[in-house]
Amino acid sequence: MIIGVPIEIKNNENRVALTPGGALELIKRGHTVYVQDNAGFNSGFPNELYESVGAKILPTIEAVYDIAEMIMKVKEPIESEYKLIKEDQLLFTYFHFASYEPLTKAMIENRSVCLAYETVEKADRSLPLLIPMSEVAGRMATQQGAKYLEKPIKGKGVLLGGVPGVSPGRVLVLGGGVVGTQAAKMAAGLGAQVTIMDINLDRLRYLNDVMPANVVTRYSSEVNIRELIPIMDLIIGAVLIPGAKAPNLITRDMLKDMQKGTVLVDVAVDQGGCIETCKPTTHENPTFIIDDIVHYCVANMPGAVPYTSTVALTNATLPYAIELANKGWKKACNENRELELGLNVIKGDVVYKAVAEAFDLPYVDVKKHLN
Ligand SMILES: NC(=O)C1=CN([C@@H]2O[C@H](COP(=O)(O)OP(=O)(O)OC[C@H]3O[C@@H](n4cnc5c(N)ncnc54)[C@H](O)[C@@H]3O)[C@@H](O)[C@H]2O)C=CC1
Ligand SMILES: CC(=O)C(=O)O
Ligand SMILES: [Mg+2]
Repeated sequence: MIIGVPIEIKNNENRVALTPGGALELIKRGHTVYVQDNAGFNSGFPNELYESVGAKILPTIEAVYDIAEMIMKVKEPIESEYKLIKEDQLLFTYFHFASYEPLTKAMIENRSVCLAYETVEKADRSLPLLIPMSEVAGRMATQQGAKYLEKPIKGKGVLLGGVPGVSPGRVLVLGGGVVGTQAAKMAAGLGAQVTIMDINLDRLRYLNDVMPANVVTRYSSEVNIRELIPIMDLIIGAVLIPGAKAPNLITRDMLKDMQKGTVLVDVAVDQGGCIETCKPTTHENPTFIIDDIVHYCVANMPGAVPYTSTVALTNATLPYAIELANKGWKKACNENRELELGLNVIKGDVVYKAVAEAFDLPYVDVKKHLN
């Protein structure tokens, strides 16, 4: 198969979809890998490293889209890329369709095959291609939250760990999955008082067992959220309903119950956010303030630490990319249910229910395209 790796053009997106090591594994299996000029540079992988394993460098993004049967990307295509995508081309990347209708409509219109990293799902319901970036974003959420609590950047002026004689900061984590667990671990490590909320009691039981004593668990409900927000310094949004728009757990009216300078980090922003007042921001302008509450809503947090993130992402995507390249998407998805669940849009049909429901679009059973 011919595989194309374009440069990421979203704001401050420094990751690339494939390391030179990943390219080598595909090339060894008889595939051809084209990489756009300098696509890996910001992740620490210059062109020469790709060339040394047999990948070919192409000068422009147009050339990559033009030649490739499978495009491997990190972030969803942005508007300037829509016109480059061809009918029947396989796109293997994050899409987060339910949060952005124009992207969904564009991918329906261009009749491509969209296999979304974030909905590839194992039998145990885990999301193997989301996990590594959630691990990064969860750890970063606490780091960013701690930074924006500083007064010069309009935060409350609280040091999360406190000092002897002064209470530590308080952190509320909404959602105890991968992002939430990593965020809580980092906050607990700094010495903060942490509360994790989830609606999955088994998950809360597990977290209760493994977390240190400065982390407590609470069932996630409106009443419990309203009770806790007035005393929190940092609130981290980390809920997910796979493929769907995130539920709004923090509503606009709740902001008035928070203390001035409280920091909200909505990691779930890429699925539409779980804080009503959040809208996507960029690494260039990561925060905005509403009612004296600091909002951080960067939709590609791992893009700021590309050395770590690119390697972690390729580690997870490579086995699936090899399967897709070896068998073609149809056979690979027929034989591997995990990959089948990644299919969101195929040749004009929405085949992922939560995406169809998000925009009231017709849902088509994926089997129509697999048999
Ligand atoms: N902004 C960014 O750069 C990044 C964003 N993300 C996003 O972070 C979000 C979380 O991802 P993961 O932790 O991997 O998901 P996950 O599936 O591991 O965890 C989500 C948790 O939310 C819980 N949940 C669902 N409804 C809830 C509710 N009403 N109240 C409390 N908890 C609830 C689930 O039970 C689950 O434990 C996703 O939207 C993901 O796309 C991930 C990586 C980077
Ligand atoms: C998961 C995701 O949205 C990201 O890594 O940017
Ligand atoms: Mg994202």
